[in-house]
Amino acid sequence: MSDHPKSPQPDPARGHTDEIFAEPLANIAGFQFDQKVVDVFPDMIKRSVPGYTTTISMIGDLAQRYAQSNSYCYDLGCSLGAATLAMRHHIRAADCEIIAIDNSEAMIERCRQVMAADSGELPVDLRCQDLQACTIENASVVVLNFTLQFIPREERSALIARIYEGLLPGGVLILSEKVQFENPAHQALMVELHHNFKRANGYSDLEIAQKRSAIENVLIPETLDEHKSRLSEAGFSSADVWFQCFNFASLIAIK
Ligand SMILES: Nc1ncnc2c1ncn2[C@@H]1O[C@H](C[S@+](CC[C@H]([NH3+])C(=O)[O-])CC(=O)[O-])[C@@H](O)[C@H]1O
Ligand SMILES: O=C(O)C(=O)Cc1ccccc1
Repeated sequence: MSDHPKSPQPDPARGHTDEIFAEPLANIAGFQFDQKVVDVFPDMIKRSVPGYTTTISMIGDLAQRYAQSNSYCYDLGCSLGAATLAMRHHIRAADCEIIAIDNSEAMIERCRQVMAADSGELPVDLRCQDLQACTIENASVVVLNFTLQFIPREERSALIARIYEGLLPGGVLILSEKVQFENPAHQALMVELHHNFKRANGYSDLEIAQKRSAIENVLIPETLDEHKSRLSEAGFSSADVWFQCFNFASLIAIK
């Protein structure tokens, strides 16, 4: 019963344990950010992405350093707003506003509850929108925290170019991605270490294998060189890795 003291209403910022791929599935559909995923998302992302918690807290520090007064800070593919909250609690520049965008209605609806329960003072404008359709302007900080990997490859350069155009001089793009490696032995080692990380966090071999099938044609990783070339072609004066754990990395690109 839900009134048992050990079964409280789930905190919207924490949700439930991820058991989506725990039972054998007859056919595995492509991964979607639907209500089922929203309900377990904080648990799923922490147990699946090595360095996720560190990346989020460092985004707060980076935003504090690079946010300019009278500018917008964007969280693109915000999910439940983890990076938005980190920025909201660290930015000190005057008259900043955070614009957080996601195209999953279920994510945005839950994210609204998370923001309402938060006491941060910076205004947050939450938008349910596709990144291909969103305006990016007067920006000092843009965050793409594990989002570009879900955008079709042929659309990535146009999005990065629009971000570059929307950034102020000295503005930054923080780009976190699952990456792949050209050296097959190194790629195999990184995948093995990532799977060990998931196993250590309680996922079974079946869960790991079924999730892998579900994201196969949905999450398309690129190499760090491909990311750096795209950022450089868009005009960024620098683009370098500031954090990496296995095949998960974050870059900072400065305009
Ligand atoms: N075209 C699109 N337009 C808008 N949103 C999109 C699009 N494609 C995917 N998304 C959204 O991008 C998010 C990716 S999760 C980001 C984690 C978050 N940044 C975090 O710091 O916790 C990463 C992961 O689950 O690995 C989902 O919420 C999608 O709905
Ligand atoms: O779970 C994985 O294997 C991943 O690569 C990361 C991930 C995290 C959350 C949603 C989709 C993929």
